[in-house]
Order: sequence, then structure tokens, then C-alpha cells
Amino acid sequence: MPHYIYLVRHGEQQDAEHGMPDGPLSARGKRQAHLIADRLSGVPFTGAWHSPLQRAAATAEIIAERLPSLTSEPSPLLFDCIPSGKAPEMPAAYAPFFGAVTEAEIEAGHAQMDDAMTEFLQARPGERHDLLITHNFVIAWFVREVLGAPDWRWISINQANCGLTVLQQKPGRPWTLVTHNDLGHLPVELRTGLPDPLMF
Ligand SMILES: O=C(O)[C@@H](CO)OP(=O)(O)O
Repeated sequence: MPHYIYLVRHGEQQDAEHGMPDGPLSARGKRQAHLIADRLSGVPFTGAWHSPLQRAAATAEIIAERLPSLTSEPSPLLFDCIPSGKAPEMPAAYAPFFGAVTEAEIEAGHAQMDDAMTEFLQARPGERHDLLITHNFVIAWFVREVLGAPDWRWISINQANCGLTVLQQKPGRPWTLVTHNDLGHLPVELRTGLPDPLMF
């Protein structure tokens, strides 16, 4: 019986461009959340968890309104974090990102991601459809993990607000990536949150 994990980045946060560390969703963020909720409305979810940060909790709330049988629980394993630090093989172009990041933040982020992989990627009996509403770097770490890519590669993997990434594991097989950052449910003007604007 397959186990699916649906990874959704939260909707656009109000005033994120002004450096606010957390906050409610913007009007666009709310529309994104309604559209991902519609997109997922046919999935027989077995569980849902969200990052306790406000932008993720607000996204989870909108999704739960559309899918009343779904109860999303806050999980500290899904907090935004820095999953790993600089590595010798990492291209130098990424080094400036780590300028203001402390070793303690990296250690905490790495430990959090270890625990998240143990918790959410564990084999469970029966068919499962689990929804995780979380942050860009956390989703990147899941993708890196299932592809067996080096730790540092999370920094090169990005997801848009309310983009949909799906992982699947069938018994006796490794986790696979079914789809990454699928934006089919979002009109072009709602495809926000990527480092470079999309031309399509
Ligand atoms: O700050 C960011 O770019 C990412 C990092 O994970 O966070 P969020 O998905 O919360 O916007």
C-alpha cells in the first residue's frame, strides 16, 4: 500500500518583503491557500501537520475549512530552519547566504531535519496520504533526502508559495519524487516566492 506525503509551502506572507519574520497571509497568500485546498480536495488524507509559524498555520486553517474532515496539528519538526551549513563541495556562489547564520542555528536545524525524516518518512502500515504544510528549506530537505543528494543541495531547490510537491513510497521500494513544485492550480500572478520570477 503506498504512502504519499504532500508537501505544501505556506501562502505568501503579508509584508515579508519588508523583512517581517512572520505574520498573517497577504491577500494573494489567502487566494493561494484556497486554490491548493481545491487542488487537494479529492485526496483521502490520513493526517496533516503544519509548522507552528503563523503563515503556515493560517494556510492550514484555510485548507481545513475546505476539507472539513481534516485536522491539521502543529509540529515543531516543520518549523522554518537552516538544515545544514557550508560544505567543501558546495559552489562558492552560495557562501554569502551563510554569512549571518550561526553554528548553533545550523546544528539545531540539522537535528530538527533528522527528527523530521525519522518521523514523517517512517514506514507505516496501510495506504497513507499525509499533508505537511511547511517552509521552503524544509521541503527542499525532504526532496534532497528522497533523491539521495548531498546535504548542501537543499539550498539549490526552491518551491513557490502553495506549490505542491508529492513523495511516494511503495512497500519494499525507496521514497520517490512524484511531482515537484507543481503550480498547475495557481494562475501566473499567484506564482510567488521563487528566487527568480517565472516566465511561464
Ligand atoms: O525564508 C525563506 O525563504 C524560507 C526558508 O525556508 O521560508 P518560508 O518558506 O517560510 O518563506
